[in-house]
Amino acid sequence: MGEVDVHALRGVDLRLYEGEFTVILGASGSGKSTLLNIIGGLDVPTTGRVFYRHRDLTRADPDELTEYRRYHVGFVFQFYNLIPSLTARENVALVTEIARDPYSPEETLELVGLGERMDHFPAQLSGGEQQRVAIARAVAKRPDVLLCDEPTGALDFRTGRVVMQVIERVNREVGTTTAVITHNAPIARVADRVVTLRDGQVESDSPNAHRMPAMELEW
Ligand SMILES: Nc1ncnc2c1ncn2[C@@H]1O[C@H](COP(=O)(O)OP(=O)(O)OP(=O)(O)O)[C@@H](O)[C@H]1O
Repeated sequence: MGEVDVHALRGVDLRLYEGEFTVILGASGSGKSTLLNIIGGLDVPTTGRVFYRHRDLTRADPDELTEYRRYHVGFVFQFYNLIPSLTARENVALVTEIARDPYSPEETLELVGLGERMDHFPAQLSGGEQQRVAIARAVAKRPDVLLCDEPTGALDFRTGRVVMQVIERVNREVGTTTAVITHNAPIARVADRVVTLRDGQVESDSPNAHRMPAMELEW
């Protein structure tokens, strides 16, 4: 920022393993969103390298990064980012129309438990339902990696738990490598592996001995 250097991340060394469910935990300002945006090819680090399989994303040109995001990464944000003038089905179809070998919008909306609400507009859906549409949209392209930035941040506990159940289901049934970032520590219990970030650095990185079913979560 002008004269001031802000180090959002410093010396992060991290792997996401295929099929694994990772929760990245950290306080506000610890660098979680920056890290997720770099993993997802939305941002490029000023130094360091990022690999997707054997591809060095830090050396990719903008077209290659677009290709990586379009075909390999699904994003879920805290505030859903649905298009208000389109129905749930049409919001998902926006992605399936440009994807290779996608699921149909109907299949993914069934997967997130919204088979009955496909023709509703976002304003006719609750926050949790809108987030499930956003998850359906992210998953419809069959991404290899699903990245979720505070997916329950705007939701009350019960609704947030349903959203976590849906993410858990996608990870288990579709086999998508999944990373959820949150400041909410109890959510980490559903992960295979928990990474904690503090001041832009990885403070700890360890597997969970027992992965708790999302339906048992409480916070
Ligand atoms: N574009 C930017 N310009 C300047 N500073 C930035 C920028 N993006 C992030 N930062 C700073 O980098 C640090 C990490 O920010 P980041 O958004 O990654 O944290 P976070 O853990 O996701 O926080 P939160 O949970 O509050 O969103 C913060 O100190 C933030 O102010």
